[in-house]
Amino acid sequence: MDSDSPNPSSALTNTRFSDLNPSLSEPVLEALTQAGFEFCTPVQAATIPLLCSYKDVTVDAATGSGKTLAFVVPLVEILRRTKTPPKPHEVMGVIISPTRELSSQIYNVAQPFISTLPNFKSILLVGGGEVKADLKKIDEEGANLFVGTPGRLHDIMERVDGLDFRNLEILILDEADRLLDMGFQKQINSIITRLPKLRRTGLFSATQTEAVEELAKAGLRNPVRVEVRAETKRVNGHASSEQLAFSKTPSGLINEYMECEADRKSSQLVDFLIKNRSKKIIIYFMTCACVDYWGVVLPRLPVLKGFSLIPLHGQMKQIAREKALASFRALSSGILLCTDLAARGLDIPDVDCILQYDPPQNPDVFVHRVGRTARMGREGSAIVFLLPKEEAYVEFLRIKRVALAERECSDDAPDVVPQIRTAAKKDRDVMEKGLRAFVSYIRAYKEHHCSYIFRLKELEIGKSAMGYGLLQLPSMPEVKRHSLSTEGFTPVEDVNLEEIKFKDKSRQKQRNKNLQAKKEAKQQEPKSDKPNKSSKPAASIMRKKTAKQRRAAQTIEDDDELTREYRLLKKLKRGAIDESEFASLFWTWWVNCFSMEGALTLVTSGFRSSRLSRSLSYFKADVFAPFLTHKHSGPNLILCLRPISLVIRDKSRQKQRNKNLQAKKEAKQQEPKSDKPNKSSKPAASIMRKKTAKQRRAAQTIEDDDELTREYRLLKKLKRGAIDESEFARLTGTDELL
Ligand SMILES: Nc1ncnc2c1ncn2[C@@H]1O[C@H](COP(=O)(O)OP(=O)(O)OP(=O)(O)O)[C@@H](O)[C@H]1O
Repeated sequence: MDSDSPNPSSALTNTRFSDLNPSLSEPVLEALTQAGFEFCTPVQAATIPLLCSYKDVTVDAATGSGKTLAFVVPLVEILRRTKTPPKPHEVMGVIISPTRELSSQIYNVAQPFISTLPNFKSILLVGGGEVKADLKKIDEEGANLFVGTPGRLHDIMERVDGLDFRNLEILILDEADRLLDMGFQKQINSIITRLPKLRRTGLFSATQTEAVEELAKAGLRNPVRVEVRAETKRVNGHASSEQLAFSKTPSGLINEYMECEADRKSSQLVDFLIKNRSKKIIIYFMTCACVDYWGVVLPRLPVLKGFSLIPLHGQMKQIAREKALASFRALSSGILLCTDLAARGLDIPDVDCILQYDPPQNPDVFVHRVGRTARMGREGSAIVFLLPKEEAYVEFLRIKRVALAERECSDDAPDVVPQIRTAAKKDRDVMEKGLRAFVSYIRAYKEHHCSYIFRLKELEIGKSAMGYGLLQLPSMPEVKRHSLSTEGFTPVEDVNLEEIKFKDKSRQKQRNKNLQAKKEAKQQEPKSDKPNKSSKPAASIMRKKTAKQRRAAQTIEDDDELTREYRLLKKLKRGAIDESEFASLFWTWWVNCFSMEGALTLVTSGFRSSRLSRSLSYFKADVFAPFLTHKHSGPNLILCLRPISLVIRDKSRQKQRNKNLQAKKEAKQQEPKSDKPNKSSKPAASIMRKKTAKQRRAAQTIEDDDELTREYRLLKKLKRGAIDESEFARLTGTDELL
């Protein structure tokens, strides 16, 4: 630490752990001393005695204030009080947190304390690994404390019959607002219903939302509310009188914003990194694709040679995520490029600076991001890049008790756009990742929670694309329709984009193969299908090129969409959403509608699916006009379909569908007669309709499930180049239906 840094003890109270009342046990005090903890932080001084006195608590405290020990210490104390050591499968405590990384961190912090309990086993239960391994471990070794993420915890509780929760003493919900934001409400409710009512519950949350309050009402008994805030906020190192109010960010934090045109953002970023070479920095981007892109681009810039740059996001494999985090933790200087996956709770030592390349979609996340630095009374700085039209965000945050000081753009920043473009020309991977990142950024921008500040309409995508160092603008609807400004973008003229090769030889080989196969398939196409090509003027060739590029961009969109859909399917499977929510969020519902019999009314409102908009554009183009009995456009689009029945072209899919239909039919035949309500009084036709709808939904889910898993696999194949785009379209049936 610098000599002029504030004393780290400024984040501590004068209360020693050994002074707490009720007093802590000797082994716990010893473990605290061994870890170097003598004095309590305010949240610990307030919370530990309450939980130890069998009170439920809801805790709201600034980031980095020591919340983990505030529940780990009392948890261990409470468990120590049980008269006899627990039996191997008797679960005495559960700690739930939203992410794998956070659960794993809590598990590690808890270990020295848990080890003071005789014959006590704890287990970390998070997704990403084989559930079988967890089951085996529980079976063989037993487990008395569960620490994990809601999905896996719920799964284990469902699967293992022999677990005994009757004597459970304590439940901790960490980052409760995030748990709810991430859609884990159902699992949490289900977990809570399995636990005895006579227990202690601690609910830790940085933001008190209505949903958190509801959860507190449902899961806690007369909770005591603990709220601890940093007292002062300093801007540029000085506390101004008007900022001496309670602040949401740590007192040692210098919190700034830089107003910067979109085409200069990348240059300002690089300039910042060069000037802070010896520091440990976290950079937040909007999407996983953005992290992927900057993770490959930045190391290729000659000016950043020798910098340690580590990407981390939720679409990486679990092992890679763990490795990335461990490497960054171990560095004394280096750069972590990440999404909000690493925004909350993670306690990474000695982070000097946070750079928000893009402000977060959810403004609540802002304080969590900047809270990765200036922890426990240390100093740190944070800077957020804002576009000139986003400046109102500064005032918005001020009202939310987050003060930002202005920092000027650097005048001597090197222009890195030509360097990025050179990297893209040298490697197709960079070019493609750039397009993907850019499209995902625009999509994510649309979803900003503060959409009155971050207005898509005002976004100058030409300048943004320039800042990304793209060689061309992607063919996305906003560009095609010129609904957003493309000014400020200069396309690269001196290179044929089709000829840019992958640096990775095996990928290029695969691409060549795909191109060749495509060419051959095209040659084999019957001539009559082809419009009189030779007679076309140059302009129509241009149009054809654009269509090609459009398809490439479409694949990128599909990719993001499919990943999202796959996640939705997983959510459905683990019960986080029900079938109707799933159907309303899920595009295949549309496609499958065509295979359903009977007239159907589809109502869409606020839908943001690119596939959906594409299907809508087909409807608008009246491709499906013969099937429509009624169409009404407006903010809600209503389509009524005539009874139709389409056969799926792909034989294996049709075979699967036939199987499902057969299973449905058999299930119908086997249905016990007594289950049918008031059968005799109903006309036969209405009973038929009711039964068919029920079974149709069941069969639909099976089909959706198989279909999606299969599509996801195909998408992966497409990604690694095992199939090309036309093959993908053929196999997924999208060429036929969309
Ligand atoms: N009493 C203490 N004395 C000294 N250091 C402490 C004490 N309590 C916690 N710490 C340290 O402070 C850091 C932050 O603690 P912790 O991660 O629990 O904070 P948090 O409130 O959960 O943060 P976030 O809101 O970001 O999740 C950790 O490195 C931890 O070791």
